[in-house]
Amino acid sequence: MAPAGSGRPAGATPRSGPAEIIRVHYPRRVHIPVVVVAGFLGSGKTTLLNHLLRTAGGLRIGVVVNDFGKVNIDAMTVAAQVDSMVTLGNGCLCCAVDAADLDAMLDRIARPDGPVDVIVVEASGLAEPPAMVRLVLASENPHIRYGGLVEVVDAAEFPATRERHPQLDRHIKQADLVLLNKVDRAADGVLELVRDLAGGVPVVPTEYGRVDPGLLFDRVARVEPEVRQLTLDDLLPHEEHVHAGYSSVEFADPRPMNPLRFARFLAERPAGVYRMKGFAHFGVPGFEEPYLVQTVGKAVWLAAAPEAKRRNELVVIGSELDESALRRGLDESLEDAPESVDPLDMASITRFLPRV
Ligand SMILES: Nc1nc2c(ncn2[C@@H]2O[C@H](COP(=O)(O)OP(=O)(O)OP(=O)(O)O)[C@@H](O)[C@H]2O)c(=O)[nH]1
Repeated sequence: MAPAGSGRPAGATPRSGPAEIIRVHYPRRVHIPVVVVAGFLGSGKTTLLNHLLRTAGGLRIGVVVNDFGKVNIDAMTVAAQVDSMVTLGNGCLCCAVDAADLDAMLDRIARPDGPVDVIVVEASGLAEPPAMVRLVLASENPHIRYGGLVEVVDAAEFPATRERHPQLDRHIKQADLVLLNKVDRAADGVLELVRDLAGGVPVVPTEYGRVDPGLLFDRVARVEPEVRQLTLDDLLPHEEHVHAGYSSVEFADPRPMNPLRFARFLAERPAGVYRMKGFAHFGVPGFEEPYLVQTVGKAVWLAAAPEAKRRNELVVIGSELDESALRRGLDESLEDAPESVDPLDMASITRFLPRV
Protein backbone atom coordinates (compact mmCIF):
# COMPACT_ATOMS: atom_id res chain seq x y z
CA MET A 1 0.00 0.00 0.00
CA ALA A 2 1.21 3.49 -0.68
CA PRO A 3 2.26 5.32 2.42
CA ALA A 4 -0.94 6.91 3.58
CA GLY A 5 -0.96 10.64 3.37
CA SER A 6 2.06 10.64 1.11
CA GLY A 7 0.35 13.03 -1.23
CA ARG A 8 1.12 10.82 -4.19
CA PRO A 9 -0.78 12.02 -7.25
CA ALA A 10 -3.87 10.13 -8.35
CA GLY A 11 -3.05 7.09 -10.46
CA ALA A 12 0.57 6.92 -9.39
CA THR A 13 0.14 4.34 -6.63
CA PRO A 14 2.63 1.54 -7.35
CA ARG A 15 1.23 -1.95 -6.72
CA SER A 16 2.91 -5.24 -7.36
CA GLY A 17 1.92 -7.33 -10.37
CA PRO A 18 1.25 -6.40 -13.97
CA ALA A 19 -2.54 -6.76 -13.72
CA GLU A 20 -2.88 -3.85 -11.37
CA ILE A 21 -6.17 -2.13 -12.00
CA ILE A 22 -6.70 1.33 -10.69
CA ARG A 23 -10.33 1.88 -10.00
CA VAL A 24 -12.39 4.38 -8.12
CA HIS A 25 -14.04 2.47 -5.35
CA TYR A 26 -15.03 4.87 -2.62
CA PRO A 27 -17.59 7.59 -3.08
CA ARG A 28 -15.97 10.91 -3.78
CA ARG A 29 -17.71 12.37 -0.83
CA VAL A 30 -15.21 11.82 1.92
CA HIS A 31 -16.11 11.25 5.54
CA ILE A 32 -13.51 11.52 8.25
CA PRO A 33 -14.22 9.16 11.15
CA VAL A 34 -14.44 10.77 14.57
CA VAL A 35 -13.53 8.26 17.26
CA VAL A 36 -14.47 9.16 20.83
CA VAL A 37 -12.12 7.76 23.47
CA ALA A 38 -13.61 7.81 26.96
CA GLY A 39 -12.65 6.24 30.27
CA PHE A 40 -12.20 7.05 33.91
CA LEU A 41 -9.30 9.10 35.20
CA GLY A 42 -6.02 7.31 34.75
CA SER A 43 -7.43 4.41 32.76
CA GLY A 44 -4.93 4.99 29.97
CA LYS A 45 -6.61 7.23 27.39
CA THR A 46 -3.57 9.43 26.79
CA THR A 47 -1.31 6.39 26.69
CA LEU A 48 -3.59 4.89 24.02
CA LEU A 49 -3.63 8.13 22.06
CA ASN A 50 0.14 8.35 22.08
CA HIS A 51 0.35 4.73 20.95
CA LEU A 52 -2.04 5.44 18.06
CA LEU A 53 -0.04 8.50 17.05
CA ARG A 54 3.17 6.49 17.08
CA THR A 55 1.87 3.49 15.15
CA ALA A 56 -0.70 4.84 12.70
CA GLY A 57 1.84 4.81 9.88
CA GLY A 58 1.24 7.65 7.47
CA LEU A 59 -2.31 8.26 8.70
CA ARG A 60 -2.76 11.79 9.86
CA ILE A 61 -4.61 11.87 13.15
CA GLY A 62 -6.27 15.05 14.34
CA VAL A 63 -6.78 15.16 18.06
CA VAL A 64 -9.34 17.01 20.09
CA VAL A 65 -8.18 16.86 23.67
CA ASN A 66 -10.80 17.70 26.20
CA ASP A 67 -9.03 18.46 29.43
CA PHE A 68 -10.73 19.30 32.63
CA GLY A 69 -9.05 22.20 34.30
CA LYS A 70 -6.70 24.92 33.25
CA VAL A 71 -3.47 23.00 33.03
CA ASN A 72 -3.47 21.13 29.80
CA ILE A 73 -1.37 18.16 30.75
CA ASP A 74 -2.75 15.74 28.18
CA ALA A 75 -2.32 18.25 25.38
CA MET A 76 1.27 18.80 26.40
CA THR A 77 1.89 15.06 26.55
CA VAL A 78 0.67 14.37 23.05
CA ALA A 79 1.41 17.70 21.41
CA ALA A 80 4.79 16.76 20.03
CA GLN A 81 3.32 14.02 17.89
CA VAL A 82 0.10 15.53 16.66
CA ASP A 83 -0.45 16.89 13.18
CA SER A 84 -3.28 19.17 14.08
CA MET A 85 -4.26 20.01 17.61
CA VAL A 86 -7.39 21.57 18.88
CA THR A 87 -7.77 21.66 22.60
CA LEU A 88 -10.97 22.18 24.45
CA GLY A 89 -9.43 23.74 27.49
CA ASN A 90 -12.55 25.13 29.04
CA GLY A 91 -13.71 22.16 30.98
CA CYS A 92 -15.66 19.01 30.48
CA LEU A 93 -16.75 18.76 26.85
CA CYS A 94 -20.06 17.12 27.59
CA CYS A 95 -21.32 19.78 29.95
CA ALA A 96 -19.40 22.91 29.07
CA VAL A 97 -19.19 22.81 25.28
CA ASP A 98 -22.26 22.54 23.12
CA ALA A 99 -22.49 20.95 19.72
CA ALA A 100 -21.84 24.21 17.91
CA ASP A 101 -18.51 24.59 19.73
CA LEU A 102 -17.48 21.07 18.85
CA ASP A 103 -18.50 21.78 15.27
CA ALA A 104 -16.26 24.82 15.24
CA MET A 105 -13.41 22.62 16.46
CA LEU A 106 -14.12 19.95 13.86
CA ASP A 107 -14.43 22.56 11.10
CA ARG A 108 -10.86 23.57 11.74
CA ILE A 109 -9.49 20.12 11.05
CA ALA A 110 -12.19 18.16 9.17
CA ARG A 111 -12.17 19.29 5.55
CA PRO A 112 -11.87 17.16 2.41
CA ASP A 113 -8.59 18.92 1.61
CA GLY A 114 -7.78 19.25 5.29
CA PRO A 115 -4.82 18.02 7.26
CA VAL A 116 -6.20 14.83 8.80
CA ASP A 117 -7.60 11.40 7.90
CA VAL A 118 -9.01 10.52 11.31
CA ILE A 119 -10.08 12.54 14.34
CA VAL A 120 -9.82 11.24 17.87
CA VAL A 121 -11.69 13.08 20.61
CA GLU A 122 -10.13 12.25 23.95
CA ALA A 123 -12.88 12.88 26.44
CA SER A 124 -12.14 14.18 29.88
CA GLY A 125 -12.12 11.42 32.47
CA LEU A 126 -15.24 13.03 33.86
CA ALA A 127 -17.26 13.05 30.66
CA GLU A 128 -20.40 10.95 30.25
CA PRO A 129 -19.62 8.91 27.11
CA PRO A 130 -23.09 9.00 25.49
CA ALA A 131 -23.15 12.79 25.83
CA MET A 132 -19.89 12.94 23.90
CA VAL A 133 -21.29 10.67 21.21
CA ARG A 134 -24.40 12.83 20.88
CA LEU A 135 -22.18 15.86 20.31
CA VAL A 136 -20.42 14.11 17.44
CA LEU A 137 -23.66 12.77 15.96
CA ALA A 138 -25.22 16.23 16.19
CA SER A 139 -22.33 17.83 14.32
CA GLU A 140 -23.34 19.59 11.15
CA ASN A 141 -19.96 19.15 9.58
CA PRO A 142 -20.66 17.27 6.32
CA HIS A 143 -17.18 15.79 6.15
CA ILE A 144 -17.23 13.69 9.29
CA ARG A 145 -18.89 10.50 10.40
CA TYR A 146 -19.08 8.91 13.80
CA GLY A 147 -16.17 6.53 14.22
CA GLY A 148 -17.14 4.73 17.42
CA LEU A 149 -17.08 5.07 21.18
CA VAL A 150 -14.04 3.41 22.70
CA GLU A 151 -14.19 3.01 26.46
CA VAL A 152 -10.82 2.50 28.11
CA VAL A 153 -11.18 0.53 31.34
CA ASP A 154 -8.45 0.18 33.95
CA ALA A 155 -8.24 -3.55 34.61
CA ALA A 156 -5.99 -3.09 37.62
CA GLU A 157 -8.39 -0.74 39.40
CA PHE A 158 -11.57 -2.26 38.05
CA PRO A 159 -13.11 -3.66 41.28
CA ALA A 160 -12.34 -0.48 43.25
CA THR A 161 -13.47 1.93 40.49
CA ARG A 162 -16.66 -0.01 40.03
CA GLU A 163 -17.44 0.30 43.69
CA ARG A 164 -16.88 4.06 43.69
CA HIS A 165 -18.52 4.64 40.30
CA PRO A 166 -21.35 2.16 39.69
CA GLN A 167 -22.01 3.91 36.38
CA LEU A 168 -18.92 2.13 35.01
CA ASP A 169 -21.06 -0.94 34.28
CA ARG A 170 -23.35 1.21 32.16
CA HIS A 171 -20.43 2.88 30.36
CA ILE A 172 -19.12 -0.54 29.38
CA LYS A 173 -22.47 -1.55 27.88
CA GLN A 174 -22.84 1.78 26.07
CA ALA A 175 -19.46 1.56 24.35
CA ASP A 176 -18.91 0.26 20.84
CA LEU A 177 -15.55 -1.17 21.90
CA VAL A 178 -14.04 -1.71 25.34
CA LEU A 179 -10.27 -1.65 25.68
CA LEU A 180 -9.48 -3.39 28.94
CA ASN A 181 -6.15 -1.71 29.66
CA LYS A 182 -3.47 -2.51 32.25
CA VAL A 183 -4.07 -6.23 31.96
CA ASP A 184 -0.47 -6.62 33.14
CA ARG A 185 -1.72 -5.63 36.60
CA ALA A 186 -5.19 -7.16 36.51
CA ALA A 187 -6.44 -9.65 39.06
CA ASP A 188 -7.61 -13.02 37.78
CA GLY A 189 -11.12 -13.05 36.39
CA VAL A 190 -11.36 -9.34 35.49
CA LEU A 191 -11.44 -9.97 31.75
CA GLU A 192 -14.22 -12.53 32.16
CA LEU A 193 -16.17 -10.20 34.45
CA VAL A 194 -15.89 -7.25 32.05
CA ARG A 195 -16.88 -9.44 29.09
CA ASP A 196 -19.87 -10.60 31.06
CA LEU A 197 -20.90 -7.02 31.89
CA ALA A 198 -20.31 -5.91 28.30
CA GLY A 199 -23.09 -8.18 27.03
CA GLY A 200 -21.82 -8.61 23.49
CA VAL A 201 -19.83 -5.36 23.21
CA PRO A 202 -16.33 -6.43 22.10
CA VAL A 203 -13.72 -6.32 24.88
CA VAL A 204 -10.06 -6.26 23.85
CA PRO A 205 -7.35 -6.62 26.52
CA THR A 206 -4.40 -4.21 26.20
CA GLU A 207 -1.20 -3.18 27.94
CA TYR A 208 -0.21 0.47 27.70
CA GLY A 209 -2.94 0.98 25.11
CA ARG A 210 -1.08 -1.13 22.58
CA VAL A 211 -3.85 -1.97 20.17
CA ASP A 212 -3.61 -2.23 16.40
CA PRO A 213 -4.76 1.16 15.05
CA GLY A 214 -6.42 -0.85 12.27
CA LEU A 215 -8.98 -1.99 14.80
CA LEU A 216 -10.06 1.60 15.41
CA PHE A 217 -9.85 3.04 11.91
CA ASP A 218 -8.85 2.14 8.38
CA ARG A 219 -5.18 2.14 7.62
CA VAL A 220 -5.97 3.57 4.20
CA ALA A 221 -5.62 7.30 3.88
CA ARG A 222 -8.46 9.29 2.40
CA VAL A 223 -6.48 10.15 -0.69
CA GLU A 224 -6.02 6.53 -1.62
CA PRO A 225 -9.46 5.05 -2.16
CA GLU A 226 -10.06 7.44 -5.00
CA VAL A 227 -7.13 6.15 -6.95
CA ARG A 228 -7.27 2.41 -6.56
CA GLN A 229 -9.43 -0.46 -5.54
CA LEU A 230 -9.60 -1.11 -1.84
CA THR A 231 -8.52 -4.69 -1.20
CA LEU A 232 -9.61 -7.00 1.57
CA ASP A 233 -6.07 -6.77 2.86
CA ASP A 234 -6.45 -3.01 3.25
CA LEU A 235 -9.55 -3.55 5.28
CA LEU A 236 -8.03 -6.09 7.62
CA PRO A 237 -6.22 -4.93 10.71
CA HIS A 238 -2.63 -6.13 10.90
CA GLU A 239 -1.69 -7.71 14.14
CA GLU A 240 2.08 -7.59 14.20
CA HIS A 241 3.74 -6.06 17.28
CA VAL A 242 0.53 -5.53 19.14
CA HIS A 243 -1.41 -7.57 21.59
CA ALA A 244 -3.98 -9.24 19.34
CA GLY A 245 -7.10 -9.88 21.43
CA TYR A 246 -9.39 -9.54 18.45
CA SER A 247 -9.95 -11.21 15.13
CA SER A 248 -11.46 -10.62 11.76
CA VAL A 249 -13.61 -12.70 9.47
CA GLU A 250 -13.67 -12.24 5.70
CA PHE A 251 -16.73 -13.07 3.69
CA ALA A 252 -16.85 -13.05 -0.09
CA ASP A 253 -19.70 -14.30 -2.24
CA PRO A 254 -20.86 -13.25 -5.70
CA ARG A 255 -24.54 -13.91 -5.00
CA PRO A 256 -26.65 -10.89 -4.13
CA MET A 257 -27.95 -10.16 -0.67
CA ASN A 258 -31.59 -10.06 0.25
CA PRO A 259 -32.18 -6.49 1.47
CA LEU A 260 -34.45 -7.34 4.40
CA ARG A 261 -32.34 -10.22 5.66
CA PHE A 262 -29.07 -8.30 5.29
CA ALA A 263 -30.55 -5.24 7.04
CA ARG A 264 -31.60 -7.51 9.91
CA PHE A 265 -28.10 -8.98 10.06
CA LEU A 266 -26.61 -5.46 10.27
CA ALA A 267 -29.10 -4.37 12.91
CA GLU A 268 -28.62 -7.43 15.07
CA ARG A 269 -24.88 -6.86 15.25
CA PRO A 270 -23.65 -10.30 16.33
CA ALA A 271 -21.89 -10.46 19.71
CA GLY A 272 -18.30 -9.23 19.70
CA VAL A 273 -18.53 -7.32 16.41
CA TYR A 274 -17.00 -3.84 16.44
CA ARG A 275 -16.71 -2.91 12.79
CA MET A 276 -17.89 -4.26 9.47
CA LYS A 277 -16.85 -2.88 6.14
CA GLY A 278 -16.74 -3.81 2.53
CA PHE A 279 -19.16 -4.09 -0.34
CA ALA A 280 -22.58 -5.64 -0.78
CA HIS A 281 -24.90 -5.88 -3.75
CA PHE A 282 -28.56 -6.78 -4.02
CA GLY A 283 -29.40 -7.19 -7.70
CA VAL A 284 -32.95 -5.97 -7.09
CA PRO A 285 -34.48 -4.35 -10.21
CA GLY A 286 -33.58 -0.65 -10.10
CA PHE A 287 -30.89 -1.23 -7.45
CA GLU A 288 -28.22 -3.13 -9.35
CA GLU A 289 -25.27 -1.04 -8.18
CA PRO A 290 -23.18 -2.27 -5.27
CA TYR A 291 -22.87 -0.36 -2.01
CA LEU A 292 -20.01 0.41 0.31
CA VAL A 293 -21.11 -0.79 3.75
CA GLN A 294 -19.59 0.35 7.02
CA THR A 295 -20.67 -0.26 10.59
CA VAL A 296 -19.19 0.87 13.86
CA GLY A 297 -20.97 -0.49 16.89
CA LYS A 298 -24.64 0.12 16.30
CA ALA A 299 -24.10 2.75 13.59
CA VAL A 300 -24.46 1.76 9.92
CA TRP A 301 -23.54 3.77 6.80
CA LEU A 302 -23.97 2.96 3.17
CA ALA A 303 -22.76 4.71 0.07
CA ALA A 304 -23.33 3.92 -3.58
CA ALA A 305 -20.22 2.31 -5.03
CA PRO A 306 -21.05 2.04 -8.75
CA GLU A 307 -17.53 1.05 -9.72
CA ALA A 308 -17.19 -1.78 -7.22
CA LYS A 309 -17.60 -5.36 -8.36
CA ARG A 310 -21.06 -6.88 -8.15
CA ARG A 311 -20.15 -9.23 -5.35
CA ASN A 312 -20.22 -9.15 -1.57
CA GLU A 313 -16.86 -8.62 0.07
CA LEU A 314 -17.05 -7.94 3.75
CA VAL A 315 -14.64 -7.85 6.63
CA VAL A 316 -15.98 -8.23 10.16
CA ILE A 317 -13.69 -7.15 12.99
CA GLY A 318 -14.21 -7.71 16.68
CA SER A 319 -13.35 -9.69 19.73
CA GLU A 320 -14.40 -13.27 20.56
CA LEU A 321 -16.15 -13.51 17.21
CA ASP A 322 -18.20 -16.62 16.58
CA GLU A 323 -17.01 -17.17 13.04
CA SER A 324 -19.43 -19.93 12.14
CA ALA A 325 -22.42 -17.96 13.47
CA LEU A 326 -21.26 -14.92 11.49
CA ARG A 327 -20.89 -16.92 8.29
CA ARG A 328 -24.25 -18.54 8.87
CA GLY A 329 -25.87 -15.11 9.35
CA LEU A 330 -24.30 -13.80 6.15
CA ASP A 331 -25.10 -16.97 4.18
CA GLU A 332 -28.70 -16.72 5.28
CA SER A 333 -28.78 -13.11 4.03
CA LEU A 334 -28.02 -14.23 0.46
CA GLU A 335 -30.77 -14.19 -2.15
CA ASP A 336 -31.08 -16.62 -5.06
CA ALA A 337 -33.90 -14.79 -6.86
CA PRO A 338 -33.16 -11.05 -6.57
CA GLU A 339 -35.36 -10.23 -9.58
CA SER A 340 -38.41 -11.34 -7.61
CA VAL A 341 -37.61 -9.19 -4.54
CA ASP A 342 -39.97 -6.27 -4.03
CA PRO A 343 -37.94 -3.10 -4.78
CA LEU A 344 -39.69 -1.48 -1.82
CA ASP A 345 -37.72 -3.85 0.43
CA MET A 346 -34.63 -1.85 -0.57
CA ALA A 347 -35.85 0.89 1.78
CA SER A 348 -34.43 -1.22 4.63
CA ILE A 349 -31.01 -0.66 3.04
CA THR A 350 -31.26 2.77 1.41
CA ARG A 351 -32.27 4.35 4.73
CA PHE A 352 -28.59 4.03 5.64
CA LEU A 353 -27.53 6.19 2.69
CA PRO A 354 -26.48 9.76 3.51
CA ARG A 355 -29.29 12.26 3.33
CA VAL A 356 -28.75 14.75 0.55
N1 LIG B 1 0.94 -0.91 34.44
C1 LIG B 1 0.34 -0.24 33.47
N2 LIG B 1 0.30 1.11 33.53
C2 LIG B 1 -0.32 1.77 32.52
C3 LIG B 1 -0.91 1.10 31.43
N3 LIG B 1 -1.44 2.01 30.60
C4 LIG B 1 -1.22 3.22 31.15
N4 LIG B 1 -0.53 3.09 32.31
C5 LIG B 1 -0.11 4.16 33.22
O1 LIG B 1 -1.27 4.67 33.85
C6 LIG B 1 -1.13 6.07 34.12
C7 LIG B 1 -2.33 6.83 33.57
O2 LIG B 1 -2.34 6.74 32.16
P1 LIG B 1 -2.95 7.89 31.24
O3 LIG B 1 -2.77 7.46 29.83
O4 LIG B 1 -2.40 9.21 31.60
O5 LIG B 1 -4.45 7.85 31.68
P2 LIG B 1 -5.65 8.82 31.22
O6 LIG B 1 -6.86 7.97 31.09
O7 LIG B 1 -5.25 9.63 30.06
O8 LIG B 1 -5.78 9.74 32.50
P3 LIG B 1 -6.63 11.11 32.64
O9 LIG B 1 -6.17 12.02 31.53
O10 LIG B 1 -6.25 11.55 33.99
O11 LIG B 1 -8.06 10.75 32.56
C8 LIG B 1 0.19 6.47 33.47
O12 LIG B 1 1.18 6.49 34.47
C9 LIG B 1 0.45 5.34 32.48
O13 LIG B 1 1.83 5.14 32.24
C10 LIG B 1 -0.83 -0.34 31.41
O14 LIG B 1 -1.34 -1.04 30.52
N5 LIG B 1 -0.21 -0.94 32.45
